[in-house]
Amino acid sequence: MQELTTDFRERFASVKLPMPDAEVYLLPHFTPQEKQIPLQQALEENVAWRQEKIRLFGKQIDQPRLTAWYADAGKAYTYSGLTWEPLPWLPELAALKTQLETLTGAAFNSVLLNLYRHGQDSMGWHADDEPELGQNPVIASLSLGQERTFSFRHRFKKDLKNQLILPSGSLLLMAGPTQHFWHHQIPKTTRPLQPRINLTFRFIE
Ligand SMILES: O=C(O)CCC(=O)C(=O)O
Ligand SMILES: [Fe+2]
Repeated sequence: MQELTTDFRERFASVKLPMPDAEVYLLPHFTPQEKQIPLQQALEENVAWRQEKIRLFGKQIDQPRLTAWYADAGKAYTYSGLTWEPLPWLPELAALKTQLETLTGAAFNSVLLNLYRHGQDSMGWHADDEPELGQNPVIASLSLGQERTFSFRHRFKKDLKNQLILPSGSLLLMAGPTQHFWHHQIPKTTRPLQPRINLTFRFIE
């Protein structure tokens, strides 16, 4: 089972979000300001971005964002009935993985990247609860570029909600029972927005 260390929990108690049935931390300044733009540019250029399709009402349509998946060799990942072979770690991604492991005490062996090109790119309500992520996954989610709204809603207590702004350089950590009890999304907006890259580091069993 994956867990944050006691050391991490004590150090970051002040940025733990007051959500029941959840363990969520928002570290606003994980990537320092001067590194954000070079890192974002390197990722925009070097990541093998793909336009995946989703099935909606029996039709194949473009996913409203670009994605890529990097992981340790042999960690195949299955979704929508398809199995994806991971790409080998880019140096920038390997460095972030090590930084996150040192910070949290959790291990990561894969990263899913999302590129939201503008305000009409989005991610619908879901939990990161695929069986290969294990019981209580630690998900480390780094944001670069345009700040976007991130919404939570409780899966069973329908009046419980939370909305955050994820600024460039921020790290959102979800652990403990969060995925059992909460869904999250990145909503669309009609405001004209610049691109945003999100990286979610995970451990696949
Ligand atoms: O872009 C984000 O901040 C959310 C990404 C996400 O929820 C996911 O990749 O599972
Ligand atoms: Fe997610």
